[in-house]
Amino acid sequence: MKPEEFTDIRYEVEEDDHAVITIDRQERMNSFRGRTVDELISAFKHAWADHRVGSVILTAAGERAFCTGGDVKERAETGGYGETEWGTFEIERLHRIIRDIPKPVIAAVNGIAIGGGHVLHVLCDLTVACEEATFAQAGPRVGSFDAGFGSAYLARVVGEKRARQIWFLLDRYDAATAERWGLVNAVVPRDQLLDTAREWARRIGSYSPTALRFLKHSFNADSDHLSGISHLAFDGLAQFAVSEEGMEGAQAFAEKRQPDFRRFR
Ligand SMILES: CC(C)(COP(=O)(O)OP(=O)(O)OC[C@H]1O[C@@H](n2cnc3c(N)ncnc32)[C@H](O)[C@@H]1OP(=O)(O)O)[C@@H](O)C(=O)NCCC(=O)NCCSC(=O)CCC(=O)c1ccccc1C(=O)O
Repeated sequence: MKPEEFTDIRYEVEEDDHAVITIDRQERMNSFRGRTVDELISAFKHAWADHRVGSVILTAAGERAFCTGGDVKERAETGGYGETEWGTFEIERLHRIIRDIPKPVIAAVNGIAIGGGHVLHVLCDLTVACEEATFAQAGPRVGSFDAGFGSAYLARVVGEKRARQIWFLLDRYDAATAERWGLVNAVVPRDQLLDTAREWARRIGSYSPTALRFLKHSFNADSDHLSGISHLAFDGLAQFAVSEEGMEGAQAFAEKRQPDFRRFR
């Protein structure tokens, strides 16, 4: 897919130096549908192949949300995430390409990062957040889970107890807490968010790309076995998401009511 064809995201190469990918579905709080995921994968492929690009900034439009994960309304209506290029929902491939692209990926978190949107920033190499950003998982409330990188790798980042706290209590954490926990690298005023990400990108752009490539793959190697767990988890999630229990979560969200999961105990 060409960047000119993108409808859910924007893709720009700035200063012949770094790519900026902006999720722009503000009417659905920057949640992703199948097409959004296809476009994100395509954007990362463009950034990978473009020799001008030394690093990638992943951010989102507006001030409310970075990404609120899967489009729960779409899922409540259709049981899925809408049409895709190949007929498959490629979220796992998106996770892989963020890890595999041999260039550092910087998340610039401009609002809430929740559910699958939180997982996206966790997978990025670096995260800068604005002071108003908040962080949370939501799966068990809406009939979903990420039993691969979204939980096991998260535990590497913040530690076992905190990762379990994030997934079992489903609280929202402010940016200061996220920084204290090592979930983000820096917190800055909103008007400095993109400039900080750009400044990091420029510095990265002045370093040896080969050294960076080897370092990124070296960091990844230690946790890459989680790919196998991710495959299993996404196989399970695809079935769970359309089950009665999974759909109860999505429908309750769309109907603005509390889900009733007690009958599934
Ligand atoms: C983000 C909130 C905490 C914001 O709360 P608040 O500020 O009170 O605003 P709201 O009034 O709730 O929301 C405003 C407006 O936006 C709509 N909206 C918000 N989030 C979404 C969303 N994710 N999808 C669609 N629409 C959304 C909301 O309905 C409102 O619309 P109105 O028309 O104005 O009423 C809060 O909104 C919130 O908690 N949102 C849901 C977050 C969430 O649960 N995300 C999904 C988590 S699960 C996931 O992301 C995994 C998906 C996945 O990767 C997957 C992979 C493979 C197979 C299956 C799956 C899977 O199905 O899970």
